[in-house]
Amino acid sequence: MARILVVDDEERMRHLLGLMLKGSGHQVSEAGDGHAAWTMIQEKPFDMIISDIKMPRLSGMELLRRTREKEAACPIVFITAFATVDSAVEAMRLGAADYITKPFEEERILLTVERTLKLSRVLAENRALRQQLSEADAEAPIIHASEPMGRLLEMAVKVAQRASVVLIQGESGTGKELLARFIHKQSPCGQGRFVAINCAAISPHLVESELFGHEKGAFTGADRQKPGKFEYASDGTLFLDEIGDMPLEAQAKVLRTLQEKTIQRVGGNQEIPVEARIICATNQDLEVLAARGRFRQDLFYRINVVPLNMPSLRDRREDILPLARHFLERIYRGRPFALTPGAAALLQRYPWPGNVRELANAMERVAILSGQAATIDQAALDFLERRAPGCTDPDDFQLPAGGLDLERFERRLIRQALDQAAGNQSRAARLLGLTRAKFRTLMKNCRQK
Ligand SMILES: Nc1ncnc2c1ncn2[C@@H]1O[C@H](COP(=O)(O)OP(=O)(O)OP(=O)(O)O)[C@@H](O)[C@H]1O
Repeated sequence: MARILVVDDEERMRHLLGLMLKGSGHQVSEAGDGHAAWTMIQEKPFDMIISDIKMPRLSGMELLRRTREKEAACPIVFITAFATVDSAVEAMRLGAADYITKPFEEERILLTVERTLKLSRVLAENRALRQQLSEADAEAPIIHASEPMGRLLEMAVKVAQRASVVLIQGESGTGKELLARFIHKQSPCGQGRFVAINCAAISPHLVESELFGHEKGAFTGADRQKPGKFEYASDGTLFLDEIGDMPLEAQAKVLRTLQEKTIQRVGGNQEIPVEARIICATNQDLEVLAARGRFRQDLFYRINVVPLNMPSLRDRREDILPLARHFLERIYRGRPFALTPGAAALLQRYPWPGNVRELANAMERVAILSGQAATIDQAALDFLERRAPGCTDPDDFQLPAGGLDLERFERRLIRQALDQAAGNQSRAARLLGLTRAKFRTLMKNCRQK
């Protein structure tokens, strides 16, 4: 028996799904839109959510985004009409567990529900295990074989010895926190605490009290004095993750702390000295945020003294197989396993929009679904093929506010198409939806530029 939340603005559909699920012993709750669902999720835990995508007030996609930010997020399966299957594929890329197309059969729904619940249970067990392992093994290795990562780690070692403030920039899931821990361990304060705070995950009015602590009675609910993360990390490193999401008022106080090396607790007026080394991380362009007035320019200059750029996984493809093997070794724990050449080729050509985190999750999923058969072939990874088309839907593409370099994109697409087609120009042309003649002209133009 599982607790399932059905979210759909069509009452008839909710009812129908409710009946099917109750019939197989599940406990079902219903919500008429994403907003109502989000409120219910805050109040009580669910084992899974089955949701429509298009709904008033809060869409299924936004619901997915919000639940993914929660710790131990519960899986979401989307229901979609055949005509909008593209958005469901995109949803899977963003972390949805599965999707079902309408009209649906009871058997298909129940099968999807059982499979999702099973996968989610095993993932939860693995998460718990991994948590224990990572606590025991604080010095997790940074697996790499590529030149950009080699260079980055060399720089990180140097930075660890000297800089008191470091900025790590890179897409989500590239390993920024892992790098921050590495810098901490390599630094003179490596024996001290490593204290992490995710600025995007705490509510804006609690950020300051989390960072700087508070005195008793500073605000309603502050029933005792509490030191903040800056104080707590005083003998070690404070890791400010997603610093781009920090509210502006808190940014002003962080800047002051970096300059003065002291803090004041919320509601207090005593200056308390803090020595923590600060490592900031962001997956946003802080310069763009600063230009839009959402990030303080002076804080940006203060933390951007030693910027380290974490490359995305698709820009260091030599790392993909060593990482995949590393994650599989951790899962199989001494038992033999094999990746077929087809599977290895698919791993190397997939774009990994979720970077190393997506690769780790994919390996976990494939190992679970492969069961005792420890030979992982291309078919076992077909869920990646299902995700990939979502990344290439031109209707989903948004021109970044700062614009882009179209000619560089062209060159990159041509190179990738040729790589994927092993140099065969006709196949490369087909991959880009072009005739061979057009492809050759484009290639020539690019070479001349
Ligand atoms: N080079 C690597 N070797 C081994 N594991 C890695 C490597 N890079 C990342 N990982 C693992 O991938 C996962 C994601 O990494 P991490 O949390 O450091 O990414 P992040 O860039 O900080 O993500 P976010 O921006 O979402 O906070 C973690 O489990 C981490 O241990």
